[in-house]
Amino acid sequence: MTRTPDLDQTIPLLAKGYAWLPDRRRADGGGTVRSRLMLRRTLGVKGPAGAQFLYDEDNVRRSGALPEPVVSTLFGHGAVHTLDGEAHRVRKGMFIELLMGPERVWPLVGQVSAAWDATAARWAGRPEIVLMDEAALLITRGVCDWAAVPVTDDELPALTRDLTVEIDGFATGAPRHWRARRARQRREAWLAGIVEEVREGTRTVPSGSVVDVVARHRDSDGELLEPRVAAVEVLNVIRPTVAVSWFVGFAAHALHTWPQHRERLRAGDRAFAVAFAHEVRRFYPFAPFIGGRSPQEVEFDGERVPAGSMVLLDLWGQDHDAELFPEPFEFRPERFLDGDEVREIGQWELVPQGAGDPRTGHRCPGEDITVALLSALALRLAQLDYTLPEQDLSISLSRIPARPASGVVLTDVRPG
Ligand code: HEM
Repeated sequence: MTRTPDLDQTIPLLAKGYAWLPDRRRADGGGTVRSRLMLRRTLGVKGPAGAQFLYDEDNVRRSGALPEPVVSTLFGHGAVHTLDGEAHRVRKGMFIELLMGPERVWPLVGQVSAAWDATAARWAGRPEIVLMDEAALLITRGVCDWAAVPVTDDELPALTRDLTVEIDGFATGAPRHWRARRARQRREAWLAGIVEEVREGTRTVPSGSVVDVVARHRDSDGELLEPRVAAVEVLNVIRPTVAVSWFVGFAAHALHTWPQHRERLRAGDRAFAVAFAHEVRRFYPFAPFIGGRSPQEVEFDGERVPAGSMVLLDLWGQDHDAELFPEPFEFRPERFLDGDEVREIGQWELVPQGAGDPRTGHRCPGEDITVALLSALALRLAQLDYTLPEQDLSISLSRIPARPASGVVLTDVRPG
């Protein structure tokens, strides 16, 4: 492969965002990328072979690998994202119990759909709404009710703001990063107090709810989680659920740009709604890449990877790989259909939320929830009548996380 000079790429990454790794790949001849980030040797991989390499703990570990600014805003110190081996397996088991399976997913979809219906009934009386803000509010309402996180209607806007700020501020040095750190500290302290009350018996929550299960979970050492770490993990359920509001904004952008898809959603075609949700997750930029550090010298694609190197899997690049997704820059939900059914998707193929098996590796355990919520809300969105007034709907690839600039303003909103 051709080599571009080995200068540190942290600033170009922050400037180019999602385009950084694909650009480096083009410059290096199209395959594996060798680079340097935060002064550390870095290998950028993609494709099923790259993903399988990264998810093998002999090659890549997470502990101590994630940058401090990301941990202090997005994930939290002590989070499941930062664990390896047995400690990860046991903690991950808690998330699998809480998040996977229809008996967990459907009650949450029911709560959020009810919150959408109650909120949408009020949109008709307003001159305009910002869809992403409204979606964040109503998802926060639904997920907190489902998770047994106590929040009154008066407290809801401030909590929603803190959760969206945590999502928005992890990959920038701008003021939104410092707001994200403060929001995390505030919400960890609040939730740690709730966990302590549950343990002391001064607060009761439904058995089996998120707060209950996290408060009582024992880690691989047999110990309860530190209250602050328990708070981190409750946040690791409610915050990414609220992040689905980004995908709701992208879904509205897609319906505006390719209005031919509205009809099947309007008609309530559920298989198409799931395919549409997959295509929104594939097409639009959200999580740019994931990564970890090699614990020993290893080799990938003929490249020597010295111990301590960073290895990144280019999620955005893989989801736009023409070998996996022909004509990748066309928005085509049908690529996920086989006749009238949703087709099987390979474990290493579509990777907006990671790859492999969520039970054994770090793949997102909230993917079923994301697809179920997004498809339910896309159906509801398509069934609304509204106008998109003149606004800036551009999505800058240099901003991580990306979003339609206006947040998607709707006017004349009426139930369809
Ligand atoms: C907005 C949609 C979402 C996106 C784009 C997303 C993306 C991701 C990505 C890229 C990872 C890292 C995978 C890896 O490192 O291998 C991840 C992990 C994780 N996600 Fe999600 N996620 C979303 C929704 C959710 C939801 C709804 C939940 C919970 C209700 C959730 C909970 C988690 C947890 C707990 C992890 C850590 C897993 C581990 O380290 O083992 N996510 N997610």
